[in-house]
Amino acid sequence: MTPLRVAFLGPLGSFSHQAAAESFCKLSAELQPQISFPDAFAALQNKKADYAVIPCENSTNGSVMQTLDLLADRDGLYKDVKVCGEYYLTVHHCLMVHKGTYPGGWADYDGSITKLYTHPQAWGQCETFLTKYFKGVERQDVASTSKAAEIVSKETTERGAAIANRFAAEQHGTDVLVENIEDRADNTTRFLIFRNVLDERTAQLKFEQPNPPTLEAESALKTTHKTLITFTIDHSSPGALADALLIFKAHGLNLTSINTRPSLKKSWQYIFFVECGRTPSDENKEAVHKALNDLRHVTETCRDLGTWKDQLSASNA
Ligand SMILES: O=C(O)C(=O)C[C@]1(C(=O)O)C=C[C@@H](O)C=C1
Repeated sequence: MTPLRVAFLGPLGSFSHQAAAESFCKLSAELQPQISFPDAFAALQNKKADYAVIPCENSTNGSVMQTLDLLADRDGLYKDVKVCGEYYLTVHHCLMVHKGTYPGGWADYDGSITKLYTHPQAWGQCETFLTKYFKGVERQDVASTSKAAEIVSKETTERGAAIANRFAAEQHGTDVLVENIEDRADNTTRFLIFRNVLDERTAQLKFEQPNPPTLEAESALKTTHKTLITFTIDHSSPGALADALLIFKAHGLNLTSINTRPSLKKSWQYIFFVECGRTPSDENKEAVHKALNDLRHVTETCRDLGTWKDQLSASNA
């Protein structure tokens, strides 16, 4: 059998690369770095990849807006792409510079860095460190943390530094000045694993995180299955959102997160992203299907974005 093709945000050494490598470590997989999240989604929709591993939220800095916008799929580009799994990665950031810039390391640092590079999600995860040592220093958003490492590795004139994964330093040959600069030691990013629902080959595979994280508070829980649904409502109708949310309750679906993004059809109107969970049983096996049918009566648009095994509850089942 040819190896599974797994798309992720590159270049090599990104956190997405680490998440893809770890979540597919038990399977024969060819990892395919992509320039952007839309490229990874397009590869999946066009069946050039079997799976895509994409970050969706971080425990310190919240939701990844770029991913929500992809899931909103306002132009109908990714209609066959759905979630089939999730993966939790503990994220440790490093401050890194062009090789040989500070031979004595951080102890030798003289305050000469003039520009910082990283993925927009990383700033908010390292704010305490950055405020303490780099207040007022220019920040440049780049496509990924590993792209930031690549940029400083090639730099000749500027004194730039990247915030990136330790693996990016190895991959791109930069010097790590400081490790673990994240605000919180438990800084974790949740990745969603996507597949193309028309792809027969990936239909049977079930995702199990190799070393799932444990949460004491959840130890009593059995494995739940999570479902992601997006919908839009008539904003002029009082109670339209309440009516939609009551449907989840009526079918025993426990809401685990709600996000919104602008609809881009009309200002101040939104696309809602609702994640809900249920412990599968004989009584509730049709719950998602029934809830979707009911939602179609009270929403303007409504889309099922997939069901998968909740890895937090799986680790305690
Ligand atoms: O830039 C990377 O290395 C990524 O894989 C993206 C990403 C993200 O978008 O959340 C992944 C994990 C970290 O939270 C920071 C950046």
